Amino acid sequence: MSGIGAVVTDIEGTTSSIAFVREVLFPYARRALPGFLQEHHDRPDVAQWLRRVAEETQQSADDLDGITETLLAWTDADRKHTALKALQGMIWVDGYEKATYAAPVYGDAAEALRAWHARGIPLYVYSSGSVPAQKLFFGFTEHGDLRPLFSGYFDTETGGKRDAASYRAIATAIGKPAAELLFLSDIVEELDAAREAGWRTVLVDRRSDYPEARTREAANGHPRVERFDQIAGL
Ligand SMILES: CSCCC(=O)C(=O)COP(=O)(O)O
Ligand SMILES: [Mg+2]
Repeated sequence: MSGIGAVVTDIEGTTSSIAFVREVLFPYARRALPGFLQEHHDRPDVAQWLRRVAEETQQSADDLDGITETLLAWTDADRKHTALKALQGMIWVDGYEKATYAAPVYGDAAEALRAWHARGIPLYVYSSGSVPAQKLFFGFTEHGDLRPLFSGYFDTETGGKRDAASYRAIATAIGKPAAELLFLSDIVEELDAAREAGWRTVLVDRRSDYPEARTREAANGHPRVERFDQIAGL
């Protein structure tokens, strides 16, 4: 960890299991989406995203059923579209507040994040999940409220996670040289983009999420760990 000025972490497959996102959060949002849109489509924060979907898919903004179908299809395809992510985040509030689920942050991740924070290393999140969804996620974890550990959050409003320009924009927002920033992710293409922007990178390759360890070649030159406590020695 020498020379690291800030750590930026992904969520799904890095701090928490892929299964939680795909088998708990996504189905919950999918089930609730039609009713949520029927009830709240006039709310300005909802309507702005429905307009965005209508424009991009050349549907009428009044065709709520059509837009709902599009969003359900995007859910099934795991599209990381900013509008879908914003709406999912609004729906998940209920599930967290009613304790239907809590974010199962990996114990080694919670411990390392706490230790880095205690050492004064600023921590950030960069996830496809919307910033409000990220705050919910870290606010309601099985290890308590981890939000005090984080200095900031970034989502796809900053740009796509496989696009080097996003990491340049995040470095500017954080205000540290790219070479001092460390990005943690389970997705090699995201790490490639961060490295292209001059960042340091670590591939988090957890056996519970990826039963087959990524080969050196598949890791594409990124240092590889299976748990956060192995990052300290890098
Ligand atoms: C904020 S929790 C929901 C995560 C999510 O919606 C998602 O698509 C996962 O993306 P990530 O960039 O964290 O792998
Ligand atoms: Mg991920």
